[in-house]
Amino acid sequence: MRIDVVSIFPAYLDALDLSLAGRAREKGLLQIATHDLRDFTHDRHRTVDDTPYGGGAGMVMKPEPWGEALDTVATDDSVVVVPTPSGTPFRQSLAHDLSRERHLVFACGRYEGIDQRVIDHARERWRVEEVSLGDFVLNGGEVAALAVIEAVVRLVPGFMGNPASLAEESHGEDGLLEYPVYTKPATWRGHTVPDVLLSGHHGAIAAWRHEQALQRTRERRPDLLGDASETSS
Ligand SMILES: NCc1ccc(-c2ccccc2)nc1
Repeated sequence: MRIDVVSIFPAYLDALDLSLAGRAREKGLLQIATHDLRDFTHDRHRTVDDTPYGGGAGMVMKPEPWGEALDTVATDDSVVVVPTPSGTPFRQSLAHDLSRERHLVFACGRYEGIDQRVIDHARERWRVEEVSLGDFVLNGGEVAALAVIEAVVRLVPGFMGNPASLAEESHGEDGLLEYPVYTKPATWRGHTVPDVLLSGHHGAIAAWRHEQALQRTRERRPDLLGDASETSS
């Protein structure tokens, strides 16, 4: 298996040299490489973020550097793993699934997240897994990536000294997932920003964001919506 991690803090992943992954690398079962997202910028300040369309606090990660980074690092059979608070809950079943893949690319976001079009565009080209490790928000995806990598690498066939030890293994604001975020440019690789976010109508923007958060939560975390939604309709 090969793992590539893209981050504005690649040194965060140095911990992998010390951990289980370090041993897998020695045994030749695993190649791991980290990449600095700023290496895929072209301005003097190596800018990776900008203000959110539609307003709101914080900054959003620009699409262009991510587009170039994934173009460079991912190949046809890659799985792109995006740690995010609005992802589907990361379960051991997914760890097992990913441990059988040839190539994982971790996209570690920071700030308020990555421009939604990066994810949308990636889904047109690769399998994408947006994963949450639980209902808490970190300052970025790196720590979560370390956790997911650890959960996956330890399941790689031939990695654990005693495979038998694997056999006995056991298991936002209005309480909704976050809405999709966007920043400049207004059109990127044919992907546009929802008009409402460009309208300046704050009421309509707030309503749209709430609806998006509701729709996303219904799709990914019905458990967050209380009993009504859990019964199959
Ligand atoms: N569920 C764990 C988790 C994963 C990722 C993030 C995160 C925070 C800020 C920016 C990008 C990702 N936070 C928590």
